[in-house]
Amino acid sequence: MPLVKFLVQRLRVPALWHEISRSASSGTMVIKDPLNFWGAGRVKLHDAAHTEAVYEPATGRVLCQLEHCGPKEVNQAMLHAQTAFGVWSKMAGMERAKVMLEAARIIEIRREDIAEAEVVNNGKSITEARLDVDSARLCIEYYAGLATTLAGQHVQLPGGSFAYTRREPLGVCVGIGAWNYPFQIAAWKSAPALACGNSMVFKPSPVTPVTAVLLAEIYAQAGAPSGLYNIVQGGQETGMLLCHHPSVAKVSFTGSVPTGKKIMEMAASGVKPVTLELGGKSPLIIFEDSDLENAVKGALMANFLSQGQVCSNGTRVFVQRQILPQFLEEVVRRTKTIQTGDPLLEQTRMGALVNRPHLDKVLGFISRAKEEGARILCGGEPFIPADPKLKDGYYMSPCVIDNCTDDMTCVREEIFGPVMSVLPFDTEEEVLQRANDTTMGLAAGVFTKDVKRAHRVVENLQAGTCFINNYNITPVEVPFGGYKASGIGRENGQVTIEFYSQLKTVVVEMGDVDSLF
Ligand SMILES: NC(=O)c1ccc[n+]([C@@H]2O[C@H](COP(=O)([O-])OP(=O)(O)OC[C@H]3O[C@@H](n4cnc5c(N)ncnc54)[C@H](O)[C@@H]3O)[C@@H](O)[C@H]2O)c1
Repeated sequence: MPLVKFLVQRLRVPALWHEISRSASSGTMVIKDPLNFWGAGRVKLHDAAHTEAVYEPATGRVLCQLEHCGPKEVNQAMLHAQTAFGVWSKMAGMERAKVMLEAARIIEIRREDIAEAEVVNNGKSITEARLDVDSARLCIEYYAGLATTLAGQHVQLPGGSFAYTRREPLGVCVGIGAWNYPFQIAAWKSAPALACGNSMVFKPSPVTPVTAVLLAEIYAQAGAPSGLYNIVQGGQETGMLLCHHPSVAKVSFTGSVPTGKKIMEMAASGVKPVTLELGGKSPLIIFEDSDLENAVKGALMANFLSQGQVCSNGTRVFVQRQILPQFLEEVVRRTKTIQTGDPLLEQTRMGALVNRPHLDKVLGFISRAKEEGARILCGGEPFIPADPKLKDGYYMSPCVIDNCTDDMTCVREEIFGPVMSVLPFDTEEEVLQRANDTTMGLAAGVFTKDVKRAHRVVENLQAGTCFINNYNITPVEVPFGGYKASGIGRENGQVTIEFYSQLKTVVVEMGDVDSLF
């Protein structure tokens, strides 16, 4: 964007960032203002049910104290959302689109501020955080476009009678997010929900509560009715209150499989639909005829984005035996060059894991892999950057493991860290059987120059998203979601409109009632 235009736009948008004082350096951001938001603004709780420390992964310091919402606060947020639903659902698609496009415009202007806040709370590199903010903006722009296209069908019936269908919103939707893509998840859930005319109460992960409230402020500033998009903070208890609330029309959840099952049970008791975006243990299959350079780059993209904390990661890398030595040599060489450290520095490619317990859990998987006979080719150690202010951060070196077998814990369980397990294979038939031998089915990838084989393989892979000759590309125009235990429903793409709306059939009689009585 040309600088002049950028400055003009900046001037037209009042500051949102009063709560943050920062200087784009880890260890300096201060967060003082409340992180809950309902109605028209942030809400300070006077008698919070529970407070919890939020950490900066890069330094290990306490960033702020999170106030958890209890029944009273959840009720208040729901009431605001219900009021907003009455207004928003009656607006035309063009009117809703106008607000959403304005929100996207503000996000574009605030890209750097949002990305920095995300880095400070989540630990991922600033380069990736900027792309997450872009994805959030693009998603809102995309669904703003679709908001104008929602329409029903006209069906001619005998005798001049007819029926038509109306695509209507569901009501107040609840969104519950994970900690790995906090701002992006908030946008991926709210954009289709709002485009369809719903309002939303969103609960971020208590580990990363900082940026969703920025999205709430942006929607409000863009002209959304008061209460359209609300943030309630908290953990499991707050999440359960939301799922059980009688006014909720739908629950859209991103998180782990065990929590997803509980969400589905809670929603089932109220006969409420769910979208579940859950975990994965995805396969990446590299055939001997692959372009090796691209296959190695693909394997790195499949494993090391966001410190490996990505649901769709291709963590089981199956390599055809003929090219295994060359593949391992190159993948290890490149992994060793990944710049790990302060996530706010431009050159950093791997920041800090999200918190200390999670880092310990990931390192535990590596110890277990060694015990079970796998070989660590590089990384897998705690990492302490040279900068003294980062010494208590949650860093580790990215890890490549070989000598893996299908029954090892590192191959069967979602590690959710920068750990690539490499497995040799011989034939297409064999690798397909092994790739599908998991209860999960979020994503999968194949590298080959044989176009027929590529399509034959993806046809037989049990996964919601398959990549051919690349990995972890998530354009907002295409659906994303899981097969098997990896989830229900989709995010992104046109189809998601169906998950945030319902169809009403209207039958119109043009003649007399032909009564049987
Ligand atoms: N498929 C996807 O699109 C996708 C995207 C990102 C992350 N994930 C998955 O998320 C997981 C990591 O995230 P996490 O550790 O935050 O997951 P988690 O399941 O522990 O928590 C997710 C959210 O659910 C809330 N929660 C926990 N228990 C709850 C309950 N009983 N009722 C209601 N809410 C409850 C948490 O507070 C949090 O906001 C990984 O398994 C990852 O694969 C999936």
